[in-house]
Amino acid sequence: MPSDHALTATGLEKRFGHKLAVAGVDLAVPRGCIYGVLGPNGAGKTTTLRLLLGIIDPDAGERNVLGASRPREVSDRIGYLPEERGLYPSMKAREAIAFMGALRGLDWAEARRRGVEMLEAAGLGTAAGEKIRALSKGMAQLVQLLGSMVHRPELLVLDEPFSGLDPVNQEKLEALILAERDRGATILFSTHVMAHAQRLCERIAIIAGGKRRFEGTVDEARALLPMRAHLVPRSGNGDTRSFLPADAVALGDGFEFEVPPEGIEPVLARLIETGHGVAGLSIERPGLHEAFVKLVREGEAEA
Ligand SMILES: Nc1ncnc2c1ncn2[C@@H]1O[C@H](COP(=O)(O)OP(=O)(O)OP(=O)(O)O)[C@@H](O)[C@H]1O
Repeated sequence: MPSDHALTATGLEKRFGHKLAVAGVDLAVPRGCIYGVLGPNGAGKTTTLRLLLGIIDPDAGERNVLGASRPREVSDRIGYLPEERGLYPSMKAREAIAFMGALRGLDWAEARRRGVEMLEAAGLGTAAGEKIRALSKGMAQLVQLLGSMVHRPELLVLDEPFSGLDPVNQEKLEALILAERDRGATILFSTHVMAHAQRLCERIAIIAGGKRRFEGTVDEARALLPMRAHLVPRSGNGDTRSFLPADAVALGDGFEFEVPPEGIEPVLARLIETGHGVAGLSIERPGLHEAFVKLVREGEAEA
């Protein structure tokens, strides 16, 4: 495995009965990168992560994680937040974190000290002595997340880490992920919420129907779609639309449409020549959300 990758996978396949959950996925996650595995419900994200971690074995394909072809051999160097959350309800938050650290080989006293420190740094200091059963679901999820980081893993794998968190805690989680990356860790997380991926990920893979539909940067995904223009004519007499591209739709006090392949200039020239004028114009690249929807729909149509 090239040493600049924390993780590679080629041709991963997993079948459950008649269902081909993962149908030949390739991944290459550079070291020190925040990498998003994106996909709709049932796409195969969780199964892919579980294959990469060695929780389940593939029917076909190869994995290499932190230099090991058997991921379980390096599990002490990995942190994992599974999709099914769960901590012992009668443990106090700081003990729950320490316990997760101890499971990964960390000395108990050190794990407990780090647990308290991490809770305080995350603004959850008051929860340190609370039992898990007394915490809200979101708070318990953050405690579990801190537990997955307490042994300072080289690779952090987070399955839908944002689900179930309110916007304030989602921001906290984004900050924690960035801090882990700055520490030097590689972070691989799954999500179907594009906003987090757009803000955090240096690279993404979009999976749908068990297949990888895209791999690259967020900007490369967004560039799959044409720019969109929002144009406000100066004089709004009724026939403005006939001088605009055919897909133009009325929006607010103007129109929205895809910037045509020949550019926006001929549209502006037509409006000026015909006396409609231009009072406002903004041109934007569609977001990751739109690129995701396009790729997933194409995948569905192909299937
Ligand atoms: N243990 C299992 N037994 C049978 N089928 C399974 C099992 N695990 C997953 N599947 C099926 O494999 C497909 C992929 O599931 P997976 O959980 O990997 O998707 P996902 O992308 O994580 O979905 P979600 O976003 O809804 O969590 C689904 O059709 C699911 O029903």
